[in-house]
Amino acid sequence: MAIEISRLRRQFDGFIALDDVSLTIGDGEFVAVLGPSGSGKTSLLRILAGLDQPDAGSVLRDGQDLLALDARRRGVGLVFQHYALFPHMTVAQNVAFGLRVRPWRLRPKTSAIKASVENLLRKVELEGFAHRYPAQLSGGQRQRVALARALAIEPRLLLLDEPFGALDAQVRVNLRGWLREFHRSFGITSLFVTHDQDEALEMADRVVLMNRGRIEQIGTPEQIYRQPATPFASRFIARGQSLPGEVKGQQLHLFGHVWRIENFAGNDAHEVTVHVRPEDIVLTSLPGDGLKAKLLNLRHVAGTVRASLLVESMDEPIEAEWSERDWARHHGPADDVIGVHFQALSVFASDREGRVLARATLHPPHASFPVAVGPWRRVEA
Ligand SMILES: Nc1ncnc2c1ncn2[C@@H]1O[C@H](COP(=O)(O)OP(=O)(O)OP(=O)(O)O)[C@@H](O)[C@H]1O
Repeated sequence: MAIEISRLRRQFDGFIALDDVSLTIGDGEFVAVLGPSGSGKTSLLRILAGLDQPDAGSVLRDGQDLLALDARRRGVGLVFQHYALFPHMTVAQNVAFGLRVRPWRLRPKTSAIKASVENLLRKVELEGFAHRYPAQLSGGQRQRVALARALAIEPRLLLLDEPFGALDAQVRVNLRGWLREFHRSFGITSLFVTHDQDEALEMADRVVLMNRGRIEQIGTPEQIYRQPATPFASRFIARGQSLPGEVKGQQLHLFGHVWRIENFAGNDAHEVTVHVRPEDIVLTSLPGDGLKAKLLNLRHVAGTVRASLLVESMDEPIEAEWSERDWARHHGPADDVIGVHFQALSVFASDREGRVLARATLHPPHASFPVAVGPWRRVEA
């Protein structure tokens, strides 16, 4: 158990930036801290780095109090969004910086520093760039230098704050795969802050989803995507769309349609929020199979088809997304009424303050619709 963060709280002028945040990071784990702007991601990172202190809570590393250590003694490597490279230093001098500023007794010999810099530049695939200045590098190359510089001190913990934030989309995507591989080969415990869902889900072993200073959910990308713990998690991770429903006894009612739902919060009557993701609205063939849905707006975007649909008996349109291939297989260009069914539905019962009291993710089989009481598989309460 490498790092144990317990009940961290940080307040700025009455504003709570971190509210009771607890989290354990395993040795060698790659954890993404994901959340919208202002959710507290950087506040958490700054505390771990020693750039700020919490008002309450503790951080232990292998049982040792990390907060009691001065920032320079924490063995933490930092990479920020804006390349904090020294513009007047070459790439090699930037990478060597952390070693050169060590106290005399701890400073490696010049030859050892040189060997270490060469080794690091090889690791970040920038051999041959040692004598360039930051201004002579691309954004992606600068971030790799920043990573090499952070690694030079052989950190026990690597903290990355939106390291690809300032880069264009294609470079970001390339660096994602690269950093993931890099982590796999070196295995340094890493915390990676991002507001980009794809980035977090693609790269991390586990994702910590934050909202308004609190942790909404911690889980593997698969868990967070498949079984969102809160309506916020469903919306933020997978564009879950909220529909009002009701659970009565063992039935989920949604716009006049009914499914079976067992053991949901004791099966008393509950108003619930039902979430459906665009990619879980699956095309079926009419007539007879699926719900009828009127196409309001169809867009073809880079290999996918996106549509606003008015599903029968619903009063608000919802968004759906299919591959071009699925669309072509099921429907012609002139169809304006199509058949769909829901492949997964997340059901939440919450109290007045929005706290989730019960949740379930339903995976209905591909079945005719409406189903009186369908044989839905209940995945989780
Ligand atoms: N030094 C400070 N003084 C006052 N308020 C602060 C300070 N630092 C952070 N905050 C506030 O705390 C909240 C959380 O900020 P934080 O930087 O942790 O968010 P974030 O999730 O990293 O956001 P972003 O993705 O925009 O960087 C914000 O509302 C911010 O305005």
